[in-house]
Formats: sequence, structure tokens, C-alpha cells
Amino acid sequence: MKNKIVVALGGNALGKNPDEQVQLVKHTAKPIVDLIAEGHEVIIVHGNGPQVGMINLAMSTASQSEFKTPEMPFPECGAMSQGYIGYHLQNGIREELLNRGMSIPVATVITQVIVDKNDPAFTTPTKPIGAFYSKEEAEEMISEKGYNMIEDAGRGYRRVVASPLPIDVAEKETVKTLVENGHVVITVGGGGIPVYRDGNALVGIPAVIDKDFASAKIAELLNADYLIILTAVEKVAINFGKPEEKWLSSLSAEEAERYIAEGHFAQGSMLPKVQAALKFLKSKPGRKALITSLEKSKEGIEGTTGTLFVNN
Ligand SMILES: Nc1ncnc2c1ncn2[C@@H]1O[C@H](COP(=O)(O)OP(=O)(O)O)[C@@H](O)[C@H]1O
Ligand SMILES: NC(=O)OP(=O)(O)O
Repeated sequence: MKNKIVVALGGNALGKNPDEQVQLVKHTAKPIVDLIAEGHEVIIVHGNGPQVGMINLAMSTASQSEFKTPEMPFPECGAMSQGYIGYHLQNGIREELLNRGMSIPVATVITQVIVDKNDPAFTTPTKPIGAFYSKEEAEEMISEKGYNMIEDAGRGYRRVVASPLPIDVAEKETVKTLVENGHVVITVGGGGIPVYRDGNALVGIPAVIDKDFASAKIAELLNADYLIILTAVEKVAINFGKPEEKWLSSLSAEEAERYIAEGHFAQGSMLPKVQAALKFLKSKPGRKALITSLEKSKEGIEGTTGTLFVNN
């Protein structure tokens, strides 16, 4: 059956610098084009944590240097990250399509996502961005740049920014029109540029929306059948990393809610994915969500691997 599928790409699909990104995206394009070749309509969402952190730090450092480049506001850095990642992704997918004899237009839509400027998330920064640093480097960044830094699961220190929930997608009609006309669209990159409504204006606000929540939102708005969240693991586990770890092939809404309450999914990594999958599943009967790895996405949609969220 032909499905309308929103695919959310995790950090392992993109890499840490432009060279790595170009190379990784060639690999990322293959499972995406597999889905397109099977006749599915595919909409692509990607993360931007490492990239928006890199861009913002570079712009801020340059503006404070002898070269005195202009201060670049955070929402503009988010827009730059969408352009930078979208540029590589659309070319990678385009090339893979042409290699397989398919001439299908691919485009990135710079996408703004409406948030509530009074979202409580603005008072507690939780979203890790940029690179990992040592404790000493983190302390220097706190005192020199005023950043909020946290220790991230034993992997080092990372800057954190606010992460409000997505309410609506400003460019949803444009995305819908492109999808209906057979275009492959990359949208809500990095969760979308967070904006709030002020009369007729959309005003950017410094934050990074979680791309898992944003992908569930655009999937709902586009009336998609399927949300596929691709990450570094083939399945979701309970008791992850413990001796009694159990990998799950399917999850009902009731089971997912119970496991969330029992604390099986790590905050900032697996938890938003499970919450986003659950939200999409519950938004309309018949909708399905899958969490699996990039490499296994074809098998995942064929039903032979991954964690499938279904209402029974
Ligand atoms: N319960 C769990 N089941 C599976 N993976 C988990 C679980 N809890 C945490 N993880 C970790 O979460 C990671 C995915 O989160 P993250 O790396 O932040 O995602 P992204 O692909 O969006 O960059 C997995 O690779 C895994 O290491
Ligand atoms: N915006 C966002 O969720 O990015 P990451 O997936 O890179 O954390």
C-alpha cells in the first residue's frame, strides 16, 4: 500500500562538519529513495542540534573578534542550519533518485514553527546543542559567553537552550501543495525556526524545537499515514543498557504510556521520540509510527524490524 510518510532523521544521518555531512547524506539518501521508489510519498524532517550550535558559536565568536561581523540572532542561526542541511540533503536525495532513473523534484522549505512565547520551556533550557566540551571548557563558556551548559550522560558538557513545543507550521500550505504535486520536501528542519505570532508578524524567538515533536506535528497537519523516526538504534528498549534490557517490536498507546511513566526512556534522547510517536498514533485512528535505525528503515516499513506503535 502506498503511504504518506514523514521521516525524521537523527544526528547519525548528518555528521559534524560539512565534509562529513556530504558523505553521510549520500548514505542517508539511500533508504529514503528506497521508500520513494516503492511509491510512497515521503516528507523529510531532520535534527540540527550540533549544526545550530556550531553556527551560533561561530557567528558569536566572529562578531566579538577584530573583524566585528554583525551579531547574528539565534533564530537566524536556526534558519541558516535549515539551509545548510537542506542543501546537502536535497542534493544527496536528488543524486540518488537520478542514479536510479527517477527525475523527481526535491526541495527544502525554510519552515517556521509557531510556539507559545509563554511556554514554560523558556524558563528551563533543556535542548543540547553544539559540540561536547570538557568541564574546564564548559566553565569558560559559561563565564565568557553566558551559555547554559550541562553534563550530558557522561559524554561531556554541552550548551543547552530552551525547547518549546510546536503548535503550528507557518508554511504548511506550501508544503502540502508541493507534496500533492509529487515533490519530495525537506521541511521543519531542526524542528523549525521557532516563532510567535504578533499581529500579522511572525517573530523569531531563541530556542530549538525538538525535531521529533515537530515531525509529529507536520505529519498530523499533512494527514500522513506514517511517522518514521530514524535514529541509531534498531528498536526501542525497556530497561535500556541494563542486564534485563528488552528490545520491543511493537508498542500500543497504553504500553507506551506505562513505560514512559516507569522512566524507561532517557530524557532528551529516546523519550521525545516515544512521546512524538505516541502523539501521532493517538491523533487519528489508523495512524502508525515506527522507530528504527536509518539502515533498517526498508525492513522496518516492511514490518520485519523496528518498534511499531499501533493501536489494537
Ligand atoms: N529506552 C531506550 N531504547 C533505545 N535507545 C535508547 C533508550 N534510551 C536511550 N536510548 C538512546 O537514545 C539514542 C537516540 O537518541 P539521540 O541520539 O538523541 O537521537 P537522534 O537520532 O535524534 O540524534 C539511541 O541511540 C540510544 O543510545
Ligand atoms: N532540533 C533537534 O531536535 O535537533 P537534534 O535532533 O539534533 O537534537
